[in-house]
Amino acid sequence: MFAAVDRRCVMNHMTQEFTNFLFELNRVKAREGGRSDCQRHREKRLAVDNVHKLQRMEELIGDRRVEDERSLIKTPSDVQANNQEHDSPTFTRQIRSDQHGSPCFIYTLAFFSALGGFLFGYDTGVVSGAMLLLKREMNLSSLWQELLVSITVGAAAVSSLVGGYLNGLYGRRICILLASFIFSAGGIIMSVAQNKEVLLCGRLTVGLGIGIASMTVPVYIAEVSPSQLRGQLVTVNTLFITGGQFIASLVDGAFSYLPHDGWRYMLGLSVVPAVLQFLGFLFLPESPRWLLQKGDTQNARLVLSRIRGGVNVDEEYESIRSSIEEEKIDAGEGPVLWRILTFAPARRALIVGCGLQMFQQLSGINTVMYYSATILQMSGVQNDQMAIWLAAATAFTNFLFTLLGVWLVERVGRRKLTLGSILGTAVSLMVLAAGFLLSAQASPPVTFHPNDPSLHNSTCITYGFCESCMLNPDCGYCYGKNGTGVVESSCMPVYAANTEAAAAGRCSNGTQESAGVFWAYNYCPTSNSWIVLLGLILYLAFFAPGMGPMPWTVNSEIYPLWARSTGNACSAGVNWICNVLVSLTFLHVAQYLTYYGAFFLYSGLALLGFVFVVGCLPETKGLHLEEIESLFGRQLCSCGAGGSQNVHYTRVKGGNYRSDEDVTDDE
Ligand SMILES: O[C@H]1[C@H](O)[C@@H](O)[C@H](O)[C@@H](O)[C@H]1O
Repeated sequence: MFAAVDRRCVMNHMTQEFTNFLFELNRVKAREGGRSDCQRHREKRLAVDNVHKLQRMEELIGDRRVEDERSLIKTPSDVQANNQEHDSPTFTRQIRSDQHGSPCFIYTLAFFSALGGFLFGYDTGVVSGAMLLLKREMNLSSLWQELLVSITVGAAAVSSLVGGYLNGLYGRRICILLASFIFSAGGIIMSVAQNKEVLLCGRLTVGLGIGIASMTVPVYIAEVSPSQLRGQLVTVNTLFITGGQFIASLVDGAFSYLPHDGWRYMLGLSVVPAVLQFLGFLFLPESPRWLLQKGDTQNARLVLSRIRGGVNVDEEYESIRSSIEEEKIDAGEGPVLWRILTFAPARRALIVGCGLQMFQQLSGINTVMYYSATILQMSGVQNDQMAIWLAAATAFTNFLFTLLGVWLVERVGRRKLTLGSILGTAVSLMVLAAGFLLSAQASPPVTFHPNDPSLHNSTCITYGFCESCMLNPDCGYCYGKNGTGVVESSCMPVYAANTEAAAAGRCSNGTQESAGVFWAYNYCPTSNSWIVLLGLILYLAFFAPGMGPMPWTVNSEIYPLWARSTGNACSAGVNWICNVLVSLTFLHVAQYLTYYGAFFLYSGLALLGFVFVVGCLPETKGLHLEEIESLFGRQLCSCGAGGSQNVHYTRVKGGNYRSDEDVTDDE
């Protein structure tokens, strides 16, 4: 018995010594960015020596606990093996037994939080259907239509940045409550609006809510989730975004049959989930990590124990507490953004987070979604009602494949999922572009020139082919059919208030069906449309499980706590700004480069994104939030590099040990 006690004493002593050594090493590294090569080499050798010491100790003592301690010191191959281990049934069983009570409460928290994602999706998605009715009822010019659509995204960009500050100051819960209150107010304003100015106020208000929700909800879910469920639960938020977009398209379809005031229901229905979220969050707790950061230790422990089902949370609590203590040393002085920019690991995380959000939008998701109705029309769907329902099918496909992402994220990990997704997205964009290219090459000519004096000043009548005619937003193609061929086709100015008809002639309002002619606005009749349709389906299948959710998921986990709100605010801001940029420039890009040029461009940008992800995105699956920050201790663009022999240090009871690789900051 004494021998056993002795063994334990020796082991404890040596482990303590080793822990102290690593702790000191970490501090030296954090403080001295510019150590000499010689010093670094010495530290590396010391670290390796210690690993050997510990191995010998393990052999000598043969104590099972040594193995436990050793598992806290990882080489990259260990990290990899560890990731594979996570998939093994033994590991899963171990996780289950580590699992803190019933996860029911966690699912409730995730559900009420993700309603923020739902509202984000609903309010950005519903406007296209509402606009069809609004532009007739309020006689909206195209400038007003653009304003009503883009003011929401613009307001989201601004409020996501402000949201970072609010999050840090008042906490995640208050911000979610604020966002749902703003959503409700916006929904009410829109549904009772008597004129376009009030409507614009309503759209601006919901935009403010979207921005705050988009950056707060992933952070909140990540902070309350146990590490092995975190990826899945944060991805559920994106599932709710795409779910919101899908429900919005259904609501658009249903109320499109109500030409008078249908838009009020479409825009106003968002109040229901907003109020539900507000009521739910009155009873839900603050993030324990934020509470601890603010020094409210009692409540933090209480909340943590509550969300873990009342089991012992000492270890988790201690790990969060000690990481906050150490962060205070790391974080330095001054405004948070400045501290992020001057602290290499946080700066690297910010570059990765913003880069992912940027490439998500530059891959053209919202253009493809927005353009899906037209793509479907090109494939032969001429009926407008039908096009609305088919757009709902597109939104459903996006939702369905996001569900695949929820299933895959903890199985294959964030890195592989993002890599496969962005590569597939780039290839699908090429297929889309090739479809448009072939359609442009087979573009039917203009064969009929109506002799209407009112058309003499119009540029539309100067075009010789459908392709050039449809690229001008003021013109459309009016044609008749002979079997599968196009006959008697003309390029006509579009009716200003309603792009579904020409301003004059055979394709003007109400005359199309009786005259046996068809009006193609924004597209050309083509037999290559199936390639475009194939590209669209492939695009959604690849984009939705990875590039859709992963930028949000990864951002919620890569920043140290002190930088989390600001980091997420900046990356969400980048997402919204790029969203505005891509949507506003798409028509101009298409005019200069044609549609196939635009999609080839997005494909090139997605390939660039692939290179970025290969080099810079580390795997975060299965790691605790406090461990993830250590992944950014080494040079950026080496995250994907394997085969290095360097040692990774992870937290050992209070020590925040970073990678032993070079910590110079030359991204
Ligand atoms: O992750 C989401 C999702 O992919 C949506 O479908 C898209 O509209 C958003 O812009 C994006 O941030």
